[in-house]
Amino acid sequence: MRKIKIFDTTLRDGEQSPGVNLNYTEKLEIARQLERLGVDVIEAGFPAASPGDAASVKEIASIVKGCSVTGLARSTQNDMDIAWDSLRVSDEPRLHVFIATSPIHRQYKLRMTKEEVVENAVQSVKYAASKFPVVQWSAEDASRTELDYLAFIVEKVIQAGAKIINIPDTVGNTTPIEYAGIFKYLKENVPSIDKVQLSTHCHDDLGMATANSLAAVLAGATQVEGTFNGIGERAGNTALEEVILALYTRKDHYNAGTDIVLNEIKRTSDLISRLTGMVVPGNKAVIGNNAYVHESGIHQDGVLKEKTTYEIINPELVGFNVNNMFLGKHSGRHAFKTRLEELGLEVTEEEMKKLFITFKELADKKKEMTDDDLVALVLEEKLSKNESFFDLKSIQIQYGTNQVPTATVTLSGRDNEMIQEAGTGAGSIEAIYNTLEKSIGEEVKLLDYRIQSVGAGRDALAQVFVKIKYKETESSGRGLAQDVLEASAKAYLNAVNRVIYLKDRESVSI
Ligand SMILES: CC(=O)SCCNC(=O)CCNC(=O)[C@H](O)C(C)(C)COP(=O)(O)OP(=O)(O)OC[C@H]1O[C@@H](n2cnc3c(N)ncnc32)[C@H](O)[C@@H]1OP(=O)(O)O
Ligand SMILES: CC(C)C(=O)C(=O)O
Ligand SMILES: [Mg+2]
Repeated sequence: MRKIKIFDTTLRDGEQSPGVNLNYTEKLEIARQLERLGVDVIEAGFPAASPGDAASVKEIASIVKGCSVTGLARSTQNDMDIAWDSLRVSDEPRLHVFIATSPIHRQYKLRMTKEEVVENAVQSVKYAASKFPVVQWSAEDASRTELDYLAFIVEKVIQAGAKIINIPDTVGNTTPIEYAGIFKYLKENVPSIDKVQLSTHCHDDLGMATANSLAAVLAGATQVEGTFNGIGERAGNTALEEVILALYTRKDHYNAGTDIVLNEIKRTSDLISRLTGMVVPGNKAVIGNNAYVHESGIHQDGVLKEKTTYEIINPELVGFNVNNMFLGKHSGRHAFKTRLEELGLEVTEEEMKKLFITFKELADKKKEMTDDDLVALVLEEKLSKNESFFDLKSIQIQYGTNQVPTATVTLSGRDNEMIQEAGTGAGSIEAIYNTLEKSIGEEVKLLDYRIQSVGAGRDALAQVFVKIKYKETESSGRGLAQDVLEASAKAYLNAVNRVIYLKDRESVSI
């Protein structure tokens, strides 16, 4: 069976999703989970895009050891130097350098001739190969490029030192037959093609990213690039969980497989959804909450008699319902700690003490604490701990039909001073946010607000995701609580605190 490498670009192309802005700690948390999942390559960011991106790529490259870490660069010496600075700490520094090859991109975006693009690509790969032991080269918009020209430039960059050749369908325009044809053409017309690995990178503009990626695998690609939950620029990238499960479920057809730890898939998807705020639809293949739910009588009857009548994937295989033991208010420290370890959640002794107190408080109100609750709780503690400037001490809301909703909040401020304010709004959330804005003393613009329950049941925890603009900076924040109003207040403060944290760090590094 051929081994197919999984190249995860959730932290680079995935982060290009409109509205997604992961901070440093969140990126590290995702990278650790991708390592646990067993991906072959993590594209950790685009170091030249910002000092923050460069720093997080560097941190990921130094921490992650179980797989390769790469970063993207344009074909410019400056981009590649910045990427080198971030990636050289890695065990095997690997650069991903790209330039567009299609007529549209050459003419309108790059304003370069065919020859100039070839020259630029060759020089950049040579320069990259003088520093990096592994260079991946991508022909952006390859699927709209003249085939003979694509074959010509691919041969040139292989001669210049590229070891992996990526053929992106940048705008999601291709079809499975056409895309497989491109790989077949390159195999037949590029003399040095056997010296390199071929990679696929698809976008989902016409809903065909998974189908196109799999077609490329059948035509000889040995690396598939994509993101978890299919997030990414515009309609997103290939959803890796779909490709991984297609290869696994239809080994007979593809005769190829991956080294992915399948039962980490659901947890990876949940983490990414939680941190990006991009909710996974119930009917999403492989990881949607309805993907293994049978609603109609005939289906239920079939499944009761024999699961495989309507289920081609065992949900436990990808990490659904693995644990049926719930923790509750009578659980002790040992059970709590053991469960966190089983869930792969690493916590320090100090974090453990705080978490156990919060766990008991919540378990008092909630009958059962599920794995989802525990993961949400730990992330909340880990991801917000450096960012607690404004801290919610208490909140009270008055709401009634035909009454103006009123909120009273008490916060501790940056210097631990107590701030108490009251305010009104058209609804309870607006009353809270108006009051918090008054307490903070500066304009905070709310750009987005989303609410989700963690797990099911009437007593499920509420998770709120907000996007705000504060001090001219866009930021997102999450809040977790038993009550939706408290979770809303926490999410808002978390987003504000993240801006303060960012500004403090900027002023220290200046
Ligand atoms: C298909 C993809 O996903 S590509 C990756 C997309 N990711 C990103 O863009 C990451 C975020 N981007 C950024 O932070 C910024 O765009 C930066 C830092 C990369 C560049 O910023 P700026 O220098 O201000 O340039 P800006 O983004 O306005 O324009 C891009 C420039 O790069 C050029 N360019 C685009 N691709 C390449 C390439 N592969 N190699 C060399 N130059 C390129 C464009 O032609 C344009 O050049 P011009 O200024 O001479 O017209
Ligand atoms: C930079 C390349 C690999 C890309 O993301 C694309 O072409 O979609
Ligand atoms: Mg892309």
